[in-house]
Amino acid sequence: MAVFSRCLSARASAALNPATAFAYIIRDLSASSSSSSSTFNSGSDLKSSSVLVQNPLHLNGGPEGRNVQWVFLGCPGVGKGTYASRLSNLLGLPHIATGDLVRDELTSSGPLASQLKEIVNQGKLVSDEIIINLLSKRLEAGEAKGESGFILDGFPRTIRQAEILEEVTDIDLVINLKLREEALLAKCLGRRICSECGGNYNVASIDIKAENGSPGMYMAPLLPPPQCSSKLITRADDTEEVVKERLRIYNEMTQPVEEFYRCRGKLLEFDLPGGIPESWPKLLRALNLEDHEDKRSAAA
Ligand SMILES: Nc1ncnc2c1ncn2[C@@H]1O[C@H](COP(=O)(O)OP(=O)(O)O)[C@@H](O)[C@H]1O
Repeated sequence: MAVFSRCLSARASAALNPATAFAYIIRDLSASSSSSSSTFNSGSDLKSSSVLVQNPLHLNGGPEGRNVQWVFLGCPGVGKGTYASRLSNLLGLPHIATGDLVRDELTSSGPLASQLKEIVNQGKLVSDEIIINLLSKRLEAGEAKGESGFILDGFPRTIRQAEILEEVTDIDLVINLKLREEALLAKCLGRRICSECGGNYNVASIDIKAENGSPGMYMAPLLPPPQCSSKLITRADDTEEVVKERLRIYNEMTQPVEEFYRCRGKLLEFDLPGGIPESWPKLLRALNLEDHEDKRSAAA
């Protein structure tokens, strides 16, 4: 396929520089975008093999001295943004969320905005061509500022995106966040964003009772500080109907991506045990990381 042969030559010339390698393939994607849905691979052929990451310790640093390149996978509402942003602060790596890139584009007066608004507000995925273009520009801008390594959130979301990413660079680790289904819808509906500082909060108080052998789970609301509380907005795609559609699309299009990485030995499955206080230390342990700030504030 033209895209992939271009990827290979891009990779050879870009030598592990994802921004440059992505830039090479945008033109090919434009040419093939009309046929992109017909080339979608459901991933069902990947289901037979499964290599679990037994010990992710060796994945904490990137090879050849470069910074790590990690990906967060998980259903809408699971908390990818929350944990990716915490890890990004801890490790000093850029947190690149393709959903944020799309929302930035929506608020611009660019020609793409109205086209994207309709797609996003219906809970559908935007085309591979558009998303790779946005990601490529973001990586290029970061590279110009001296960024290296990243924590990607929201990409890849289809097998095709995963194949392209795999061709342009080496992903070290894919963290697959999982949360009980009952909590996902409530978390999306409770999500609030400060229109001024962009802070993410959640007004939902999730209290799932223990039942039929499965344990209960409590997730406290994540309330905004006083200066943000009068400026909260809700994402236009966080309505019940649209969240259900996003969950359906995740199961159909993105779940196969979990298998794509599992069979390459890159997937770390992480079941969130509850809210941030229970989940963050457990996630750090799974990644063999320590948060000295957390320790300092606990000791204070
Ligand atoms: N990799 C991607 N491929 C296609 N569309 C994307 C991608 N990332 C983000 N989007 C678009 O942006 C929207 C918001 O993304 P995001 O904030 O990651 O949502 P979610 O909360 O559903 O994980 C998606 O519903 C989709 O329309």
